[in-house]
Amino acid sequence: MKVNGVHYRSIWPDGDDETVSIIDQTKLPHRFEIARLETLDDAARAIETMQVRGAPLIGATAAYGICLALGEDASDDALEAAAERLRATRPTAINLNWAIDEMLAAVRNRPRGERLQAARVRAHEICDEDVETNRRIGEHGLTLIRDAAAAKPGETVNILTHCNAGWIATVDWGTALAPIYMAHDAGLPVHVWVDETRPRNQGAALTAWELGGHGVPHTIVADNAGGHLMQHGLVDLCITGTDRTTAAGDVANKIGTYLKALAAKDNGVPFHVALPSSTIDWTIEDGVAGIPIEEREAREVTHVQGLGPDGEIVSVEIAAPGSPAANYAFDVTPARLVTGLITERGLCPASGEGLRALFPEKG
Ligand SMILES: CSC[C@@H](O)[C@@H](O)C(=O)COP(=O)(O)O
Repeated sequence: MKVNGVHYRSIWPDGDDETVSIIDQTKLPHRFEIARLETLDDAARAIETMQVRGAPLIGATAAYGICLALGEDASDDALEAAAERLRATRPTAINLNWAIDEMLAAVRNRPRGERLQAARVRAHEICDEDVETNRRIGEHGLTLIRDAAAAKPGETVNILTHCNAGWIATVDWGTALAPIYMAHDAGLPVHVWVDETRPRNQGAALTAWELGGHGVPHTIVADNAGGHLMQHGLVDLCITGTDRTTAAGDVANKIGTYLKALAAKDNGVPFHVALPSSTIDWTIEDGVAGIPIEEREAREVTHVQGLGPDGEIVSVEIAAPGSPAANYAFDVTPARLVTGLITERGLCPASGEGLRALFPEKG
């Protein structure tokens, strides 16, 4: 996507392939800053601190983290230690493990001298594949928006989204936002309700920044506004991303997604979830029982980040000092509340049968 007229991906290798550049998402929307990853530890910390975030981008960053590790030490022990270091960064998004496993498969059985080059090739491929996958998700999801537009000719289609599943959560395009970008580019009248997405405000800070940059009409709302909007017919459909989808179609996504799905069900609003197949955990059926939910530091709940009087980024305490806070980063929406899944292979019901019909090789 473009920023100030320049096309960016969210991550890219630098000219000599020795280092990797990322857009530092902890600075957005206030500053557009590029950070350089030079070591395995840089990559791991970028994921932990959420300089990079969003399930597919976490995976892509881990893939480059393996490259950076191999540049330091291409031994078996170092490779396995790098994989473990990266796996430990964030627990919920399965794309992380998927990408690390892809990298290990690409390099493990090669002589040491060939590993780094093979890793770079696979990491680049993972990024290119992510872009193409998301483009396809966009095309399939666009059909849903076209249908919604056809059902109310001449009127705006209102879409609610939660968190950020846009181009900076992936390598490019995004998952939930890809169909929205395509609908807007195709001239369909779309407007997006952007959940602010406490506690880190990925909606208010990142999704709104993305949509604004692309010229897509949108409005930021407090997380708790969704039910009210739906009761008053102001939402035609919901589209969110997911960090891990089970073989039965349960979806883990940013905390608060489940409540939106409940409200959507109660109000007859279609609730769709967009995902690349690398987000499917075929080993788990029951997401509530089986998906590990990340718990992050309390400070993310008790403090908010914003701009200070001199334009500096500051963190401000908003909670009663000393009160404990809990910070569950994700929740699980059971498949029964999900109208359908949008994948790179097409649309399907959120169910084991639906997913297996699209991915018969997982049988
Ligand atoms: C395309 S990304 C889907 C999800 O990764 C996204 O909705 C989300 O919940 C991101 O959470 P985050 O904690 O910001 O990494």
